[in-house]
Amino acid sequence: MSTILSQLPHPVSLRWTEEGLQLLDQRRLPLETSYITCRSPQVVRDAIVTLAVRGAPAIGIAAAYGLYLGIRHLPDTDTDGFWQTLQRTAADLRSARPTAVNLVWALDRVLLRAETDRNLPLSQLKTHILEEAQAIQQEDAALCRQIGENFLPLLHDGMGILTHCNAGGLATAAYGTALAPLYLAKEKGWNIHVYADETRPVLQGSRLTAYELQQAGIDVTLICDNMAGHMMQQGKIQAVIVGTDRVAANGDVANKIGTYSLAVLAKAHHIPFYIAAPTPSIDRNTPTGDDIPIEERDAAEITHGWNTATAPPGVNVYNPAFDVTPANLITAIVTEYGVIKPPYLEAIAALPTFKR
Ligand SMILES: CSC[C@@H](O)[C@@H](O)C(=O)COP(=O)(O)O
Repeated sequence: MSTILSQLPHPVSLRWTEEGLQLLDQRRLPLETSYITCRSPQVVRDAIVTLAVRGAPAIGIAAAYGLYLGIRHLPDTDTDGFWQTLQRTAADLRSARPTAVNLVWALDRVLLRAETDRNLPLSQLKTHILEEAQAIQQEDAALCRQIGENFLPLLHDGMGILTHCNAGGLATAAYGTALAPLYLAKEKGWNIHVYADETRPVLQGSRLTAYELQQAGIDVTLICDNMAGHMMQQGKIQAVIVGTDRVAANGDVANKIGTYSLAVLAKAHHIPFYIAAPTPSIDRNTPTGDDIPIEERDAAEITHGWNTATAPPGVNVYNPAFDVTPANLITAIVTEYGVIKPPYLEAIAALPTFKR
């Protein structure tokens, strides 16, 4: 697997410093580039809940560092206190958002490392916990790039690609998942035209995807979510590529609300519909999409986006943050190990075992 980490022009989503975990405050993009310094797991949790850091892989990486922040200043002599705090902090971080399985995957991986090194002195154990969080971050950048490479045979110069939400460098350690092939295509000199769905209600598509692609000099056109069908009918789109928060064992995929509608539209227009999925987003313990917990967010995201009232006071609102696309609408799922095609149950079961 490639480990080259290219410097993309947009600011990095997470960085570890001696002071603590610095998170790019994605709520302020594209107008302002500022970082939140997290010195405690509570601040990390709050950043996850309020979408300062978002995107399944980035949430997992942030939580892993959050776990370290919870124990780093504990006395090296209180073993019981250490283990109690570690478990309590993990439980607290785990509940920050329910849909992205990367969150529990990353926490479980750090806990497993701690358990494996249980007999070491606490000072050393703490260092190992930090190293595990750093490894998760570094591996994420490498596997995102590999996903991009694995996508390239499915794409060609000159095509139009529709994407939804933000599954780019901002949602990961680097490159992104759905956007990784676009960065690699650019490196090859291909001219790919990207259509970025605005992605109501929180506008990850316009605030983040359009921003990061524009920074990289990639040809991007912003459209409202309800324009996707029209663009397909006009023959502008030759493939849809989106990321995921969780892939069930049968290949059903949870992703940002609106993804399912795109898959139906793509099917109606005979356009391939691709999922970019790092294996930490694949949950073999969740049998089908029906078993994936779907986060419901505050009604104010819809009624008061950007502090302007856009609905009558007191109106009923329903705000699910994700939907599930059934496996039968998905042309292929591209992982760091390669491209998997239906039947997904068998293909997912046959993936190499990954740390969970
Ligand atoms: C590589 S990010 C994949 C998904 O997490 C992404 O597509 C998405 O839906 C993010 O939703 P968000 O609510 O912004 O965290």
